[in-house]
Amino acid sequence: MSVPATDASPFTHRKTSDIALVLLGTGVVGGALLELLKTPVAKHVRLIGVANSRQQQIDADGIASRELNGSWQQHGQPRDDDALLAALDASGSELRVVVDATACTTLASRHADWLARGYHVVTANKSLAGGHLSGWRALQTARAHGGSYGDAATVGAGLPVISTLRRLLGCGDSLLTLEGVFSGSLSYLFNQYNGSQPFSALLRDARKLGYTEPDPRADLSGEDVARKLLILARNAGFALGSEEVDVESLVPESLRDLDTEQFLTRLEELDAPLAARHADAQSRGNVLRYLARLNQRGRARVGLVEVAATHPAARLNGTDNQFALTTTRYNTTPLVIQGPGAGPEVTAQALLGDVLALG
Ligand SMILES: NC(=O)C1=CN([C@@H]2O[C@H](COP(=O)(O)OP(=O)(O)OC[C@H]3O[C@@H](n4cnc5c(N)ncnc54)[C@H](O)[C@@H]3O)[C@@H](O)[C@H]2O)C=CC1
Ligand SMILES: N[C@@H](CC=O)C(=O)O
Repeated sequence: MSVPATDASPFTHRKTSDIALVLLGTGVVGGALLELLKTPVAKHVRLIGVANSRQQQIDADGIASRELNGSWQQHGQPRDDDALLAALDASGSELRVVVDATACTTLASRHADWLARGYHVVTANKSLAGGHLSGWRALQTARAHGGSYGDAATVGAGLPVISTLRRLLGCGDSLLTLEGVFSGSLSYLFNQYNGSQPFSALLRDARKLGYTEPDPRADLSGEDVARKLLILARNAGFALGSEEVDVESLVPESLRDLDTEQFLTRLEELDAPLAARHADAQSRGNVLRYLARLNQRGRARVGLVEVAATHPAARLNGTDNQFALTTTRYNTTPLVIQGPGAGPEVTAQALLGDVLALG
C-alpha cells in the first residue's frame, strides 16, 4: 500500500485531540487498519494495545510501529480485555476507543458494556447490532448514555450506507423499502460464476483476497447478509428480530456441522448444486444474484434469485454492493449506493474514519 508523503488530508481541519486506541483483531481488516495507523492522517491516534484471539501487547505510551513488525504474536501476553481497558484508562487520553475488527460474538456482546463505561467503540463486527433484537436494544440504551458507536464498517465495508440512511432519517425522511446486493464475497462469486470453473475455486479466490468472513459459511449461509439487512432495517425503525428474516442458505446440510478447517477441505461439495442452479437460470437467459429485500410491511428475505440480464444487480462488478433505498422522498426512483463492498483497505478506512470522527 502506498503511504502519502505529506500529512495534507481532508482531516487537517479537524480538532486534534489525542485518541488512545486498542485494536482487537489483526487479521485481514485489523491488519489493514494497522497499516493506516502508520500514515500521517492518524498521527493523533495512539495505539495502546493490540490483540488477536490468543495474544495481546500493551504499551500505555503507544506501540511503536516497528514493534508491530516484531514477534508479539508469538510472545505477547495472554488475552485479557480488562488489562487492555486499564491501559486505555492509564493513557491519560479523554478519547478512549476500542476497535473491534473480529467476528467474535463474545466480544460483540461486550460492546454495550464498554459504551456504558464511557469507552467509544468502533466496529466491523456485526454480531451485536445485526444479532438478536435484545442485543440491538441494549446497544441503543448504552449509546444513549455512553460512548459513541462507530458502525460504518458493518454495512457496505467502506461505502457510506449507514451514514446516508441516518442523514435521511435525521431530515424526517423514512425508509419504505430496501433492496440490493449486500455481500461483497457473494457479489464477487456470482458476478464471475458462469459455469466454466467450479464455484469452489472462485470461493477459494474470494477467501484469499480477504472478502469472505473468517468462516466463509457465514457468507454462504446468508447470515452475514441478514445481519446487514437487520442493521439497516433497525436503524430505520423496523424492530425486526433475527428470526424474522427469511434466509436461504447455500450451504448443503452435509457441510453445516463441520468445523471451519474441515469445511475448507470439502468446498467441492458446493459445486454440483450451484452448477445446476446456474444452468437452469442460464437456460432462461437469466443470472443468479444473492439479494436482500425488505418490504414496506417489514417482511425481510435474503436469498439467491434468478434475475434478468437487465436487472440492476446483474450489472455489478467485482465485490460491488448495491443498496437501493426507497424512501418517502426518494419514492419514484430509489437512492442507490453502489461500489466495492468488501476487502481489507476499504473496510479499514471505514474504521479509521469512525475513529478520526471522534477527535
Ligand atoms: N473482510 C472484509 O471485507 C470485511 C470484514 N468485515 C468484518 O470484519 C471482521 C473481521 O474480518 P476479517 O479481518 O476478514 O477476519 P480475519 O479472520 O482475517 O481476522 C479476525 C481476527 O480476529 C481475531 N480474533 C478472534 N477472536 C478474537 C478475540 N476474542 N479477541 C481478539 N481477537 C480476536 C483473530 O485472531 C484475527 O486476528 C468481521 O466481523 C467481518 O465481518 C466487515 C466489512 C468487510
Ligand atoms: N464477508 C463480508 C465482508 C463484509 O462485511 C462480505 O462478503 O460482504
